[in-house]
Amino acid sequence: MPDAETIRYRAADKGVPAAVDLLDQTRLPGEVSRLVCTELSELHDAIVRLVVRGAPAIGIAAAYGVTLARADASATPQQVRQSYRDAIDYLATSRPTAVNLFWALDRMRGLVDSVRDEAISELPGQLAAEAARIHEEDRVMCREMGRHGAELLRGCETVLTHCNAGSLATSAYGTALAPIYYLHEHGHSLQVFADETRPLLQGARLTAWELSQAGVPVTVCTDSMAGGLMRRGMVDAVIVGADRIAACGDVANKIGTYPLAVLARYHSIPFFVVAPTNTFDRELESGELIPIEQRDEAEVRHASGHVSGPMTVPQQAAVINPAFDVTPAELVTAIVTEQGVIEKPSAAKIQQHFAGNA
Ligand SMILES: CSC[C@@H](O)[C@@H](O)C(=O)COP(=O)(O)O
Repeated sequence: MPDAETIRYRAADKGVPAAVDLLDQTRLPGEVSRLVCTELSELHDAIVRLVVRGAPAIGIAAAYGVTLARADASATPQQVRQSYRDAIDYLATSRPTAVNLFWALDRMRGLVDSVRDEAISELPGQLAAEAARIHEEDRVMCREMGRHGAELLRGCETVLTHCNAGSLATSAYGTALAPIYYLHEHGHSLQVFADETRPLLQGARLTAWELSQAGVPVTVCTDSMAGGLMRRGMVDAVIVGADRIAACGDVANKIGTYPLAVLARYHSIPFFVVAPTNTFDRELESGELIPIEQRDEAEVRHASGHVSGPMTVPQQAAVINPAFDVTPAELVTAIVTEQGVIEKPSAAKIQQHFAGNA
């Protein structure tokens, strides 16, 4: 795993404001630098710009972000609560698809709503502690997903992954990359194909960077190569993360995941999804109800995914840029959570998984 921590937090101390310190993922792999956010708007912007990204990491960063809200020293308990509620509502507008964001913010809201007037001065400390718990719980869940997922990959030599669902997308270790790290630590190194992942290249820039740092053999392929590699028998399994999983097992993940699942089915290759239970949105019956983020068209129009890069699309042509797609449950071989494996996911099996571990 990379040495650099994805998210760090510094509590407010002696007049120095609290800070959320992020590894700046927009600059990787060329530059390893950090962005320190002390203002809510800075953190909101960091989530929008993908300085911090990946469903679990967005949730953790936002939870810490709530502590950046400030109320006047003279504020009443009601006003203090309101300033935190406003911060939570504001952070919830940063990105719409990863449900981990809303899950983490709901936990923070629970604390704000339950604090008594007499204990209001303790609220900032309690919020920082809750965010740290969310962060620590994610570390534990990632390890567990690694352990469970490794069982599914034992017979494999090569896997293909899409986007980045590794250490950079979580507290550490990752979701889809967790079984790969687990096996590597136990002496079995898989050969990983990292899909480049257009338009923002999370696979080429981030997955390839973090796996290389860990000494895991990784080969970057463009998104359009996946089918050809499968046809040539070069991929034993596909393994990806998720941003939101509906009650029936439909999976929203980075755009380009659905075609991989179709290709995997055609080539009789298992298609695994690895995600913690807080990535499930059991209130949504179907994946069609998952809100899909539409991002700036500049990401598609320019080679670097940014207006500073050379144009790759003529100005007159329209472009679309949905950041995620939905893979129907029927194409998913298994979903791995921190609690175990759901084979051939369905509404009933998912319900059972949650009930069995309640
Ligand atoms: C463990 S991260 C799972 C997903 O969040 C990941 O696969 C993904 O799609 C991330 O998209 P991004 O737009 O980079 O935040």
